[in-house]
Amino acid sequence: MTHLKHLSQALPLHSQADQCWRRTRLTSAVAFHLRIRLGRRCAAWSTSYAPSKGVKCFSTSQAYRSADKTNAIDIAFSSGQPAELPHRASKLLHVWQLSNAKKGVTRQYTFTSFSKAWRFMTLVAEQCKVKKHHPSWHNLYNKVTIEWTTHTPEGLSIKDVEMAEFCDRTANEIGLKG
Ligand SMILES: C[C@H](O)[C@H](O)[C@H]1CNC2=NC(N)=NC(=O)C2=N1
Repeated sequence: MTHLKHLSQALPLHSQADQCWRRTRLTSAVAFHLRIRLGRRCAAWSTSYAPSKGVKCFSTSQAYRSADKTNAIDIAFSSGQPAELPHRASKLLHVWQLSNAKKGVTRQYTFTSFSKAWRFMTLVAEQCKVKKHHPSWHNLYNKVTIEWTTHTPEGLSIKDVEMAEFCDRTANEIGLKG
C-alpha cells in the first residue's frame, strides 16, 4: 500500500487534482444512485407491506428483502384480492394473530360484563348479514374469541380484513376491559 502513496505523490499536481475531482464526482454519483434506489424501495415497502406499528425503512437491500418476505409470504391470501389487502392485513397484526395455517386471523376481546360481550356479538352478527361473511367464534362470560378466514376462495380475503376492522371499531366503541 505504501507504494501507492508514493506513486500519487510522484504525480504532477494537475493529475492529482484531476484524480480528486474524478473521485468526488464518482462518490456523489454513487450516493445519488443509492438514494434513488433505496428511496424507491422504501416507498414500495411502506405502501404495500409495512405494518402500522414499528414501520422501518431499511437502509440495506438485504434487510428490505427479508422484511418484505416476512410480511408478504407469512399470510396465505385468497386469490383475486384487491392490491391494498396485504397492507390492511399487516396493520391488524399488532392485535390479531394469524391462525388456520396463516389463512385466518384471530383475536380475543375482554369486556367488563357479559352484556357488553353480548352487545358486541349482536352488532357483529348484524354486519355478518350485510357482508354475507361469518366468523368462527366462542363466548365465555365477558370474553369473545373470534376468527376470520375465507373458505372460498380459501385464504385470508378482504372480507376477513373488513370484518376484523369492524370488530375492532365496535369493540372500542363498546369499551374493552383495562
Ligand atoms: C354462499 C355464502 O356466501 C358463502 O358460503 C359464505 C358465507 N360466509 C362465509 N364466511 C366465511 N368466514 N368464509 C366464507 O368463505 C363464507 N362464505
